Amino acid sequence: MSVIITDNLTKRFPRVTALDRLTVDVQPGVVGLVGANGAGKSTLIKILLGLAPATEGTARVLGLDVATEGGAIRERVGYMPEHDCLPPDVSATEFVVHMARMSGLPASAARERTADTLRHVGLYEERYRPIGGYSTGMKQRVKLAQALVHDPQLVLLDEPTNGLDPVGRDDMLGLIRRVHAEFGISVLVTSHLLGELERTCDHVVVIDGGRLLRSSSTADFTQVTQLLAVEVTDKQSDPTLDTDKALLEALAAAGLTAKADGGRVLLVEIKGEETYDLVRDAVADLGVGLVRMEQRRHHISEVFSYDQAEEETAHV
Ligand SMILES: Nc1ncnc2c1ncn2[C@@H]1O[C@H](COP(=O)(O)OP(=O)(O)OP(=O)(O)O)[C@@H](O)[C@H]1O
Repeated sequence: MSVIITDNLTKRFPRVTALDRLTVDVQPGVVGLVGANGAGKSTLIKILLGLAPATEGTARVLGLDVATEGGAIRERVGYMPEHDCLPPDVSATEFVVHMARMSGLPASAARERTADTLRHVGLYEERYRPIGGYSTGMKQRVKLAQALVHDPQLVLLDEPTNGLDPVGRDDMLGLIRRVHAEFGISVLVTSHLLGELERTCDHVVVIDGGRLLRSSSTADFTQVTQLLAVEVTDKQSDPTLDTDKALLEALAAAGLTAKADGGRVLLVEIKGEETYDLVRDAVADLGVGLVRMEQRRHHISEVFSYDQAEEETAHV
């Protein structure tokens, strides 16, 4: 069953169309919602939670209509907002217990669930200290814990890695994967950083200016291309030689189509198994070392320059 379905969902503000006829179908799993700042990610989340009305179109979350069943949706869905929204003068335990009680859990269950959830997100003794003294990483964990404490079927995480250093980002992304793997909770996670979603998500939805740019599995995004990336060393015995240019000429003479790809990398069109041998021989004949030779994978970021990239590939 789809966890989120939108049909021509549109949100217009007086000066800007934040969502423009967005039609997507999100299946269970860890799904990334990618878009630059202002693409419409937070607006979509607020509509999905039933907190803001759409101007046109419809959306269903866990089968429930966002226009009429917002309360039922919020019972089943956890939400981690983007911005700092935590009270500084209470502890993580007090805050998360409060949020659990707000979700309707009885006092003892709320305390138990809070202890479990805070432990799960990696907050231990510090959970009794006021949140105001926490690092950004600890605050993000508290925000995640309050989204999970009422045992939702789906969590909507708005930029959970915002403000974190690379190690903090990796920890948070690992935590997000475990939320799904260990508890079976589906996750919709937004980010403006494509690379991190590529590693974390099963499926990625890309929006730009409120419009759907692409929705496909991460594997489809990163499938292999028919291009071979080749990098070679300079020729020690002849430092004046332009190695890349010489190799391009040698490859052309061998009947291969190649072009420079910035830095020291050449992209060679793969025509068949023999391409690998021809490249190896051309490199050996030139008397330089082969640093690497690997089949190129697509990168999710290419989706933003997709037409251009396709055109370039066609002209290799
Ligand atoms: N309440 C509002 N009133 C007017 N315009 C708004 C409102 N909320 C959002 N917008 C506009 O709608 C567009 C989409 O904003 P939104 O916050 O959904 O983007 P986003 O992808 O979440 O980006 P960010 O991560 O920067 O928040 C932006 O141009 C924003 O200025």
